[in-house]
Amino acid sequence: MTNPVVGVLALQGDVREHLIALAAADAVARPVRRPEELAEVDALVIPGGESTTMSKLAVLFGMLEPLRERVRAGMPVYGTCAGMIMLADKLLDGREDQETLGGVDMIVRRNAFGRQNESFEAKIDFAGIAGGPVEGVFIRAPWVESVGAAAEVLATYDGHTVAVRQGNVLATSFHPELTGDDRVHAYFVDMVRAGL
Ligand SMILES: NC(=O)CC[C@H](N)C(=O)O
Repeated sequence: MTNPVVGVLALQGDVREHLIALAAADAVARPVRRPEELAEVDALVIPGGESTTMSKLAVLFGMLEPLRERVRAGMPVYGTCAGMIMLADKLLDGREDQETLGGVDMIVRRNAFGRQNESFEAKIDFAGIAGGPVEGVFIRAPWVESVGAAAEVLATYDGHTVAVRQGNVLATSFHPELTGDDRVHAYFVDMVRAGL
């Protein structure tokens, strides 16, 4: 089977690191900024960065509705940190005019860990990923305050949910693209392959 084409939303955030991790996980990785580019990918990663800026740029670039439509239509999506925020059906501590795409029946609290600790690393046991815990890099990270029945919790840290999956949508509070450990990207690429 040919390698799936996985885009990285390149409005803002750590795009390059995801492109590298996806290529290491045997995907054809490319940046996505415009609706025409979105139409050509099998799946999408939404990187970390600043979700308020990402939301503003998505509106400005005419990407908000095309993104919502693809997510609704079942395109596999993986959001890290700010990307997790973008995939939340409901947001706490967001900016008033901040838009999300939705996709996971969860309530995400923005900057939740950030209030306690700006940035830290921790070993995270991740359901469905073999070979021991993954290294989680948390940077002003959100956590998942609660999930609906359709969403599955894949990892917790300090009693807080930090990885969830609902159907084709995966979200983590932390940044696996910054660690050189590509297992979470490989997990996502397997999800994409399973749906093709
Ligand atoms: N590392 C990150 O992606 C930080 C997320 C950021 N705190 C936000 O609200 O978007």
